[in-house]
Amino acid sequence: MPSKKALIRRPSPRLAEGLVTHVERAAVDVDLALEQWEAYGEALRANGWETVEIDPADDCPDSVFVEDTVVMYRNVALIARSGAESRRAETAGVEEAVARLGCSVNWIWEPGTLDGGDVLKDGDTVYVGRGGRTNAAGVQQVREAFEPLGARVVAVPVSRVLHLKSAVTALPDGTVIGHIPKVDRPALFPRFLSVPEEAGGHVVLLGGPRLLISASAPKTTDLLADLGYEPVVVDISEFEKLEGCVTCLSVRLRGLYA
Ligand SMILES: NC(=O)NCCC[C@H](N)C(=O)O
Repeated sequence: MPSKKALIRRPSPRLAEGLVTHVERAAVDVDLALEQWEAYGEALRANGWETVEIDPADDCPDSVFVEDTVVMYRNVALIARSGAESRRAETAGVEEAVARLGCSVNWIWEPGTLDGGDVLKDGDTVYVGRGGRTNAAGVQQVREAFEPLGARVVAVPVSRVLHLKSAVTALPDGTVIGHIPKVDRPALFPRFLSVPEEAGGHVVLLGGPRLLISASAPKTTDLLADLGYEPVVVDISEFEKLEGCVTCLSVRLRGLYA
């Protein structure tokens, strides 16, 4: 049986010091963030995902945003090398965790930079955002790592938001969704559906018609329900103040056999 495991990482007590790039800094309530993180993990578990906690990295304010540290393709874990130097120490614990789970481990090397939030997979299509955190060498290294395994890597310019997945994600049928003002080149995607809110562009596929979505996208939630999906809503307001999205708080491992 393919695994349904999801990596998560407990927020650092220094969460409020996390990076902000495209938004104004707003005070983060760390206790509320912890409650929201617990509820996020519970939503994954309630939908059939076994959550695996990576050892916390208390000195790294952004360590809860585990999606940025590693990209999975089949059984290969590609360890990222963030374009933000302050985030690079996060990967050590992640590397240990994925190796323990039996993944093959590969790495983005200098001069490449890559944040996992810039990688959107739809089947064997791997979109890679070239933006503030991921450079051209990083994109090329994703090609080298995954194309021999059967992936088709599509490079996508990203200038309006932090990561590619801050702009777009994909529905189970491959339709890419995003809030148009935040998407550089919607025409790059074969099927694109515009959604009414920025946070509505972010969904995590939970299995079948179920989609994890932020409470800050109520109109998109209604739109997706009207299209026959089953939205599972979580409040992640404290992480959104730091430019986090529903995708960034977990990494799903689907290519492993357990
Ligand atoms: N994949 C994501 O959406 N990651 C969010 C990272 C937010 C963090 N404050 C950062 O700037 O790196």
